[in-house]
Amino acid sequence: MLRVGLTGGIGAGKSTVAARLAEHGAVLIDADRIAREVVEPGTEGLAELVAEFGAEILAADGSLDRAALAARAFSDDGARQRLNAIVHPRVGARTAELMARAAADAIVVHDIPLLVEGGLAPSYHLVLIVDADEDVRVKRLVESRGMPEQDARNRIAAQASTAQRRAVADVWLDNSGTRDVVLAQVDALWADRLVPFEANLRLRKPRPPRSPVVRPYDDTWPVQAERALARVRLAAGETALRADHIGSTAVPGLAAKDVLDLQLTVSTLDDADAVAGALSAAGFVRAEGHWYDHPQAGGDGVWDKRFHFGADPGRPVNLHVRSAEGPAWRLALLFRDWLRDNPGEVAAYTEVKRRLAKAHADDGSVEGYTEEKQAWVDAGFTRAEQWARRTGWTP
Ligand SMILES: CC(C)(COP(=O)(O)OP(=O)(O)OC[C@H]1O[C@@H](n2cnc3c(N)ncnc32)[C@H](O)[C@@H]1O)[C@@H](O)C(=O)NCCC(=O)NCCS
Ligand SMILES: Nc1ncnc2c1ncn2[C@@H]1O[C@H](COP(=O)(O)OP(=O)(O)OP(=O)(O)O)[C@@H](O)[C@H]1O
Repeated sequence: MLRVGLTGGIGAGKSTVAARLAEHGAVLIDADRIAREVVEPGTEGLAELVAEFGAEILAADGSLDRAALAARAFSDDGARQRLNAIVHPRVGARTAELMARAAADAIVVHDIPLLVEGGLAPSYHLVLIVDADEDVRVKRLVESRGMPEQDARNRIAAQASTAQRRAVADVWLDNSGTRDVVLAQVDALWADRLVPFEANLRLRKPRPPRSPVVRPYDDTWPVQAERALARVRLAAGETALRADHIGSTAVPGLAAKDVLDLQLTVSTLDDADAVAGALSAAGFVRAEGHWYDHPQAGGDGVWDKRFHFGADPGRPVNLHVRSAEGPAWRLALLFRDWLRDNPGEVAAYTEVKRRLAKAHADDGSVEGYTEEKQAWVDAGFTRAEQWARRTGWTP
């Protein structure tokens, strides 16, 4: 099952996007709808609200007077927190039930306004944010739903900021334009990313090798890596001693292939095997076979690791699961930190990569590129070790 978290500020267009995804076949779980169900007449949820806020939040027919409660909740932070404390656990329990019921090959879209506020991003395979300028959103809510402008603005003030949403967004859909524009983006997202992502995840399919196109440094790589690392940490739980962004994309200014390298540190490779299933289910598919870090690795196993591929076709990730006992674990961190501290080496390494990528793009070989690059890296390790001694570096 692929879990997609869909969020955005009030009036941004979540329901519009969700409806289109459902037309394509997604299973929708609508948090606002569940939040209504758990406070319907006769529910414990409604009784608790009345105990907390008084009978004045009830309409004449005994149902919740939503406008009355909204007036309290969106003008007073304390009241909103008490409301959330009553409603959110019930919504969470019902959501878990519905998720558990979805088919193994489902693409589940969870339409949830407070995804960012609840710190829930790492529990989804992909987070999709719909956004529109605040004034556009307010205008739409006032015109199409008759919501008083002040009510819309109070709710916006009670929600996450655009910057907080940006930090967790794997996909950002700008819905400031016409509906057709955003719907076309949703159609492409479904076909090009969500459908193959789900298949890769379910079939545990490794990503096919790609030709080594080296790109200029992208300053969004660290935040993209942080999102993936948050998922890795959540999936690995206490087995994770630490998880780091390593490799070329972790070095500011360094040209690199657009593949994020991550290192999950575990005590032993038995632990790596124990979390393989959880990592695979979280979107980092375990690669079968024997993986080791050194071309001349002997039979002693010290260079052995476990290897996982990110299943998201839109965000290539390599996850190296290593024991802190092995030498490669330390070298990965050393190499990164040495380069970060030595711009001259970054420039030299960039040059080597560009030259090799160009040479091997012509003959299409991935292996040749990797092998030749390794020669520069091996020589770099000697200089990095000298640097570590000089500076007192520790991992
Ligand atoms: C206060 C209530 C009764 C007002 O009902 P109303 O029919 O006017 O709004 P509705 O529930 O349709 O929500 C509309 C939008 O308001 C925003 N919103 C609702 N609750 C909250 C909240 N607690 N914090 C911030 N924004 C909220 C969301 O963007 C949501 O999509 C209702 O919103 C509620 O019970 N909220 C608490 C539950 C909740 O947090 N729901 C959000 C998803 S779990
Ligand atoms: N691109 C668009 N152009 C014009 N109107 C739009 C567009 N997208 C959505 N709308 C309208 O704006 C309003 C808000 O959109 P929608 O209900 O999809 O937002 P939402 O994020 O689900 O809102 P809520 O936070 O209240 O659940 C709706 O009336 C919708 O029909």
